[in-house]
Amino acid sequence: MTKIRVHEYAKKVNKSSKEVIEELNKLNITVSNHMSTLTGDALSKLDTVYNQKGGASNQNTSAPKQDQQAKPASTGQTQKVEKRKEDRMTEQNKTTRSNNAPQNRPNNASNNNASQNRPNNASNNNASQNRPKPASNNNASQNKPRTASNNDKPKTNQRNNNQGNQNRNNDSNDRFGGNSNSGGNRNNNNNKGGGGFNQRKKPGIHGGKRRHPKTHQPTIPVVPKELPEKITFYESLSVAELAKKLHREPSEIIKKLFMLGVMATINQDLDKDAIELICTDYGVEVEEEIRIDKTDLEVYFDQTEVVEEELGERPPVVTIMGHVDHGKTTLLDSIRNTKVTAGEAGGITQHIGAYQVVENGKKITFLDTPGHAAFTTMRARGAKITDLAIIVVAADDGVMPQTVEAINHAKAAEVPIIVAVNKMDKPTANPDRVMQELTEHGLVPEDWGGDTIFVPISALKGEGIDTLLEMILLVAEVGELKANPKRTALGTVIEAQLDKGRGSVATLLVQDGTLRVGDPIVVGHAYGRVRAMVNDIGRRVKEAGPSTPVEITGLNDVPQAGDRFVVFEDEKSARQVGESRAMTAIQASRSEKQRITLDNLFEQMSQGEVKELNVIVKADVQGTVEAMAASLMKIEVEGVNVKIIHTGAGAITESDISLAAASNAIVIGFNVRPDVNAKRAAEAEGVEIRLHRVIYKVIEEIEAAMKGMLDPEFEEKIIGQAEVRQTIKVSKVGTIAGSYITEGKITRDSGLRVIREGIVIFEGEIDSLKRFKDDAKEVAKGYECGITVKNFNDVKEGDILEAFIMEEIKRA
Ligand SMILES: Nc1nc2c(ncn2[C@@H]2O[C@H](COP(=O)(O)OP(=O)(O)OP(=O)(O)O)[C@@H](O)[C@H]2O)c(=O)[nH]1
Repeated sequence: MTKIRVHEYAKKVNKSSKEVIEELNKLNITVSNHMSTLTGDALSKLDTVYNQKGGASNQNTSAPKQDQQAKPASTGQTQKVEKRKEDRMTEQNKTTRSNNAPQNRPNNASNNNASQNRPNNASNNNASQNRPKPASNNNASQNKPRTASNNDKPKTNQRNNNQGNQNRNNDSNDRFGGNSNSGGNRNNNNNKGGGGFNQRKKPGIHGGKRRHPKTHQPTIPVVPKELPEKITFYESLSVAELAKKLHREPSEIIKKLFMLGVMATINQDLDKDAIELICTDYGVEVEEEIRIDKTDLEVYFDQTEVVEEELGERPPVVTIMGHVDHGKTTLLDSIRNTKVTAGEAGGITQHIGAYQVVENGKKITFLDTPGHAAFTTMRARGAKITDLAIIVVAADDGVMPQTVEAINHAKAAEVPIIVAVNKMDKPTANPDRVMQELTEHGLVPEDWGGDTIFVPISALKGEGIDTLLEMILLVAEVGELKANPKRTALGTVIEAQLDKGRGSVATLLVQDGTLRVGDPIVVGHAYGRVRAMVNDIGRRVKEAGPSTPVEITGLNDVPQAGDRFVVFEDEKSARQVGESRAMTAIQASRSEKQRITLDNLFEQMSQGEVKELNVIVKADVQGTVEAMAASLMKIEVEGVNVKIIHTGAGAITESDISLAAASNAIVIGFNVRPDVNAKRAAEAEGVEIRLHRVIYKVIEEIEAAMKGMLDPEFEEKIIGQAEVRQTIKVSKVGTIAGSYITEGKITRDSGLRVIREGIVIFEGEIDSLKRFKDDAKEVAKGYECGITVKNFNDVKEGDILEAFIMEEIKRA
């Protein structure tokens, strides 16, 4: 039996619920309210009452008619209106879920009614009130828009529609059994999807949302990421960067640092030590990255990959050095003329700074600049291009100061030496004496049990030249000089100048690889493409292999002797590197290398940059030089030795400075002064000159510097210089030096040195300083004055008076 509620029945019979309840009471059927359900018995009783009264049945009979008439009207007339209603319904569903129940349930009831009693399709009237009903009737056509709206608002609509669908399915199953499978299936499909949602969203929209974070948090436990095995860094890392690399929170790193005694903030840069401390604590390996500076041409020299199978023998590069007039130029010309011009008849001799000769089928490259100026210039700029040095000593003159300098230059550059004993044609030639003297400088002839090759020659007559060349080849062979002609070229500038017609012209010595016309090239801070190449005999060439000197054009600027050159793969990179080098050229050259001074010696020692203190000792007499050298050698300070690279008697010269610059040495002058050129060179090169008058003070000072205990308070500053032009002897007063101030100024309270021919003969104080007859506080450059020196009366015309003060210096 089907059931129907009181209010539904009331409607059916066109009565109020109250009337129906009253009628029921009359029939002794108790109902509590209009929602009470009427069972079969009560229904039939009621039907009897109202049928008798001509209510429900009459309506029922008329209903189908109305319905039949109305139906086409309603479907045909306004489907739109239907749809709007439907939408409104959906809206209602959205807002309250509870509303659905009473709305849907009556539908079921009415549907059931419908199935029982066809005319009760009048309940389609209900449809106008209760949307789902007609919707279920027109499943196929009306489901679609609804599905669309589902998609629009999946959360709410699907849930509501599911209920609708479920109801509808029930309806259709009840009504059509298995016949409406297709429609049922479709709905079931919907149900499946919706069911999923329903299950998840059971507590409601908000409930669902609220539950979200609750369920998320516990399901994703904070498991720290695994530590990396190794991290790398460049220079430093901030705490945040380090944390990221270690896959840890910055706060954790900060905590760790704190425990290790380092207070840090998240953006603070950590130094190498701190980074290592943290990484060690985590057990992570750490490595500092070394980035290659593309613009540093030296890098390309150091990085040269050695491809053994591509290596080939290369000619030795030879420099000729020696004392003035001992025959260097004559020897270079002699070799060149006999070997070059003879072989290349008609060849125009061209001086490009270097040339090549062939001896026994093997090439030798000679640097065409006699003397060690060029040699040291290049070495000072870090370019090592010479494989072998020939020291020319005139057999009739013997070892001279510049011979010794040359030897020391070669030794400092660790280059093998061959001694050419020249002018053997001269009757006064005494080669034994030369050998003897050279032994004292560590060059012992093979005949005497040493390992230095001595070759007697006459450069003028061309005698012994072949032997000399053979010996060069022999020494070169021992040195196993190799290069790879297949790689791109790199090397050094021998000389360069600006030519009016050709622009920048540079002689390059290819040290490795092969240089070709058209190569993009960076030379020092200049760059360009090799436009044209000319060899040492003036011939145009297309390529130049290892140890070949060539003159090139095509650079945008003039490089300097000793500059490096490197060929690049493409012009763009060459330009980039060249331009960036040009920009930093001046700065770089100034701050390139910190020269050693007694002030920074200890610092450089502590940083491991210096293991030896190279010293050049110059003194007034040879005896003092030796004594000083011996005392300096005796200094014993842990971790560093004194290495005397050159000694000599006499004033400090430019050559001493260039040797010091090339060898990162300091110059100690004992009772001697640097000459003008040496002073200028020392300033330009940043070479330190220490001048002293007492041996033990020199030793003390150097020892203190090595121990990092150099008295930092005062430094001597020379404030001026005067030349003694006239001397006047006055009894009781002593000798007055009528002087002219040539440099700076002389003050009354300054210290004074008397220098005669570059040698300090007295150091003391000024007794009186007068302009005409008046005492003067100071006398400036360009003025004359009378000076008397305390406790010294032996001033002579031509002496130099040097004024100095002790100035407090600030140390970094
Ligand atoms: N008798 C003789 N004279 C020579 C010989 N070699 C050079 N001379 C002469 O010595 C003088 C100096 O020779 P140079 O070749 O100019 O000497 P240098 O070493 O180049 O001299 P600087 O360039 O001034 O350093 C010249 O007059 C040469 O002719 C030689 O083997 N025998």
